Amino acid sequence: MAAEVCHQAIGTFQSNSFLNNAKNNQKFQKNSIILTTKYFTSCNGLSRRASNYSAQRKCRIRSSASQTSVVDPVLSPSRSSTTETPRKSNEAALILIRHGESLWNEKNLFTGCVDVPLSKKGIDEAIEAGKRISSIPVDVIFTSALVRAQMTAMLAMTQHRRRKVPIILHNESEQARAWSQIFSEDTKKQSIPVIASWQLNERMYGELQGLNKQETADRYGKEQVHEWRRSYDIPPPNGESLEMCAERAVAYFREEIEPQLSSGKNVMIAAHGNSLRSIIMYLDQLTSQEVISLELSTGIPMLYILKEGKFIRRGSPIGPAEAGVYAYTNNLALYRQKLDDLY
Ligand SMILES: O=C(O)[C@H](O)COP(=O)(O)O
Repeated sequence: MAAEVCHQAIGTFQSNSFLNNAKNNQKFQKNSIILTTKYFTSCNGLSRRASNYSAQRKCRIRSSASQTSVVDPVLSPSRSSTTETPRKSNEAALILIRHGESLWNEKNLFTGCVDVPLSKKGIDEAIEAGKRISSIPVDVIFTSALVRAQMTAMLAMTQHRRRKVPIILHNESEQARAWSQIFSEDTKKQSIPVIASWQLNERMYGELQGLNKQETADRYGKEQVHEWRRSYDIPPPNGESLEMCAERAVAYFREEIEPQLSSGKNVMIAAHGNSLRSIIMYLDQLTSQEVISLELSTGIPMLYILKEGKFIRRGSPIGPAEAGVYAYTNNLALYRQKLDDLY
């Protein structure tokens, strides 16, 4: 039921026309700040393992990829929404962003499912992340139900050169859906649906939530706390292990997000250290041993391309004009070229 609602809602936002007033928009300021990701350096050289997930995933992708046609409005500038012919796509971009620093990250407190907003530094990180992905297409955004992930997605999108408006869908009740309707087709076309789901929430940290990480290590020992924080299957007291978190986050990814990618939609996911670690474990086919050393920095976007049924890790775009990321696929290069011509 929830899945159906999501898909219907995305459908109503499907944009098939090009920005008419693009020339009126401001020129994008090029970002020259260089950041690094802990993950993309720490994972180099990891061995890969075929997993059940992977085999099942490939079957799903193969069966759905051939069925759906997608139109990228930016790549189809001359077509109007009524005359546009859907174009097949077997490629899509996936951006993952861990939220920017929260006020509890700043205080070094276990946060888990406590709904804490971004710190000032986190706000800056989200804006910087937005600059780095500002030339990568985004058709639909998935976030957790927690405000730090939602703030990150929204702030990042303020930097996007396409200038569509991200809009949170409210499907929690019939009334919420009815009261948040948009009555202009043009306005819908300039919008990006944002789907918030608890399944992408941070792992529930149990009785550690609100405790100081350093004080907890001093009290229970560094090894014990490291085990709670990084082991795959050992949960913190009355909380979720990474494995438990993966059960809901990866299931959600496979059921709700992967079909969007397989149909050619470009997706951004703004979520959390552990929900994203579990999704990356799935995408990169990491073992439960390998995932222990997987660390994600706050506010660093990571790009994957889904192509011919396979997820290809592209690293973290350094800036909107970075050649490597765009050179990788024609679609990304064309999209950026089109933005360059327009703005
Ligand atoms: O929930 C938290 O405290 C953090 O967002 C993630 O914490 P971790 O690095 O201890 O998993």
